[in-house]
Amino acid sequence: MNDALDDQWNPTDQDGSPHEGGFRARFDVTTERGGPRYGEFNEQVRLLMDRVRYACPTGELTDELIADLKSINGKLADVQIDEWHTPAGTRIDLPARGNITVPPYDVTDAGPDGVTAQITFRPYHLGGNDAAHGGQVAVAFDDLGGMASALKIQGVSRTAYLTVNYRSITPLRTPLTIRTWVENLDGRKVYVKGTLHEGDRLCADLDALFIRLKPGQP
Ligand SMILES: CCCCCCCCCCCCCC(=O)SCCNC(=O)CCNC(=O)[C@H](O)C(C)(C)COP(=O)(O)OP(=O)(O)OC[C@H]1O[C@@H](n2cnc3c(N)ncnc32)[C@H](O)[C@@H]1OP(=O)(O)O
Repeated sequence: MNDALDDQWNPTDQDGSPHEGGFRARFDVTTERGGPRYGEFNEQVRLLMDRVRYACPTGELTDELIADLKSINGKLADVQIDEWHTPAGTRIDLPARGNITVPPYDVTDAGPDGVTAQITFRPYHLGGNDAAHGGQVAVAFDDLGGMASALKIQGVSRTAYLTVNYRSITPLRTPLTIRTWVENLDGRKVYVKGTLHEGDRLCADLDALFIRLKPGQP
């Protein structure tokens, strides 16, 4: 990534909060940033990606879409902020905390014993033949495995390995149940398991290791 882009994506944090591990000690979750319609905005972005994934525009329409998207990107360029204050990732009232890069999930139960969520892979998560991309399943497991780890250790950890076994097809556009929990703790090592089901059918399972970060560790 070039320096200009790096500045754009990772501006200096706003209030100089100390860091715990590579993360800020104060992580301000919110239900307000981005305004009351931020969830609707997220949904429109997801719908855009769905539509783009399956679109075959004419050359003329592509020209028109580029102009429209340049206009939208111009508006968003004026409101860039550091990662700790974006609604994307901190809006705990929205699917996947408002993070549009993560397949949208709604947490139904979360605590030290694990996390349960309903997740729906969108059309833009297509891998092939109407099934979810394996990497997108791994993204979901990483995020919710990280959440199970955080809730268990009440601290910050990073993924050391993440093994996904794809047991059967993961459908798109279908509410699925995803569960993650800490199976074992060994010092800084947090062993996490997970499952992804459509009804009773196991789509995938997870075997992961998260490592608790030391103070100041990047
Ligand atoms: C609403 C708000 C809720 C908030 C929820 C937030 C959820 C957000 C969720 C987002 C989630 C997103 C999450 C993400 O996406 S995190 C992003 C993806 N992960 C990374 O980028 C991590 C990159 N790697 C590292 O930084 C380091 O390697 C780490 C930190 C992992 C360990 O380096 P460190 O120098 O610190 O530790 P160590 O090397 O002394 O090792 C320590 C121990 O671990 C054992 N070991 C290490 N690696 C492996 C391995 N591969 N297999 C087996 N064992 C391994 C090692 O043998 C040793 O064991 P022992 O000798 O002690 O027995």
